[in-house]
Amino acid sequence: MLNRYISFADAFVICYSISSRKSFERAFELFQLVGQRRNVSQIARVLVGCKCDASAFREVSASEANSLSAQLQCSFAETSSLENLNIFDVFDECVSQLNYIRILRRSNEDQEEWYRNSSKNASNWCCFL
Ligand SMILES: Nc1nc2c(ncn2[C@@H]2O[C@H](COP(=O)(O)OP(=O)(O)OP(=O)(O)O)[C@@H](O)[C@H]2O)c(=O)[nH]1
Repeated sequence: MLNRYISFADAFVICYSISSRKSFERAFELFQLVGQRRNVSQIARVLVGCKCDASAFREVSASEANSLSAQLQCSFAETSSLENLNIFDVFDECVSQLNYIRILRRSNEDQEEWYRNSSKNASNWCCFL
């Protein structure tokens, strides 16, 4: 099932608990799996540290997770569903990334079409030597 999701999903929100280093390490492994199988410039990716209200049990600092997200070149946020913190922002971020990817893809397709058409009409072009 995991392999299927990795192959077909457009967006990946990979979560760990800030109170569990093991879950943080697992999140890193999942990002690596995704990176091995997908072109990361064509998918949305967000690393999410959950339960950030539980600071007394923190095992993963925000700065460590931020550094990892820089290394993975993905977005990062800490959230708390208990305190309703940053939950919507994570989904907003995903949608923004997907829109950006779609715009970039369209612009590449337009450019390719322009080149195709211009090579068809190549005889209309002048060449200055
Ligand atoms: N402090 C805190 N606890 C949370 C938060 N979100 C979930 N929990 C607690 O974490 C535990 C698991 O929460 P679930 O919502 O069941 O999360 P899940 O990923 O579905 O977990 P599983 O059912 O174990 O797979 C519960 O005891 C929740 O009360 C949060 O933002 N802050």
